[in-house]
Amino acid sequence: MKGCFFSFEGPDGAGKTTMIAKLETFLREKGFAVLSTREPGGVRIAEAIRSIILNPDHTEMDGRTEALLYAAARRQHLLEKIIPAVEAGNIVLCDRFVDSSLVYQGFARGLGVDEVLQINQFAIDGYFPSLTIYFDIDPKMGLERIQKNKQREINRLDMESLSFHYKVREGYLKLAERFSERIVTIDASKPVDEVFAMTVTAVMKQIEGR
Ligand SMILES: Nc1ncnc2c1ncn2[C@@H]1O[C@H](COP(=O)(O)OP(=O)(O)OP(=O)(O)O)[C@@H](O)[C@H]1O
Ligand SMILES: Cc1cn([C@H]2C[C@H](O)[C@@H](COP(=O)(O)O)O2)c(=O)[nH]c1=O
Repeated sequence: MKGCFFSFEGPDGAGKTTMIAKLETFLREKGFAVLSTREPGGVRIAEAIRSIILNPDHTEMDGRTEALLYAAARRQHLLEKIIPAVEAGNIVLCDRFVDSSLVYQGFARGLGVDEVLQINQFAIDGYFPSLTIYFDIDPKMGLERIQKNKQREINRLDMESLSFHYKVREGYLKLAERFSERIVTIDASKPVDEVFAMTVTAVMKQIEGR
């Protein structure tokens, strides 16, 4: 049986990584084959692009350069890892995908959501996740969570102003309305167990309805 492809989105520190790890364990215990991965990255070339994009020293990077690099990393990741895993019957859980580009580069950087969607269509050729969970959180709370977690690297995007991060949230809320058939919004300010229970409900509904 063919697998499926789910993405997880939200402002920095919303809890995507935490939820994906818990979901992977939960789904494996239910007998599903699961592959967790992330963007930008997931494969060798895309991880190399990640280190260029997120390097805190690369302060001169142009917004369009940034958008093109994310899209290039996405194409390699999709072809090399995501599509083969779905074809092999895995449930693929991806930490960020195209919506991150639409929101961070298209909306918050001001490049235009439709313009960024266009360059990403070239990269993904219509291959969207069947379900996207958007973890909604006040960005200030997300950034505070990151600051508490001493193991987490501080990258170039984390160094953006608080107003940039608020634009990110505004962008996600608009996107969730625009793509309401694909994006499910979950209140990520709640305790871990509550957020996880809501995530499981949304994911199982999609898996059972395949
Ligand atoms: N619901 C929650 N309540 C309180 N703390 C949480 C919750 N979810 C995650 N955390 C903590 O917040 C921090 C950030 O979580 P996590 O790394 O999962 O977020 P993220 O969305 O993947 O962040 P980033 O986008 O920066 O990679 C971690 O220290 C994690 O333990
Ligand atoms: C895929 C993607 C990501 N970003 C931003 C979002 C985050 O600030 C970083 C990635 O860091 P994380 O700790 O792995 O979440 O990159 C973006 O701006 N555009 C994208 O397409």
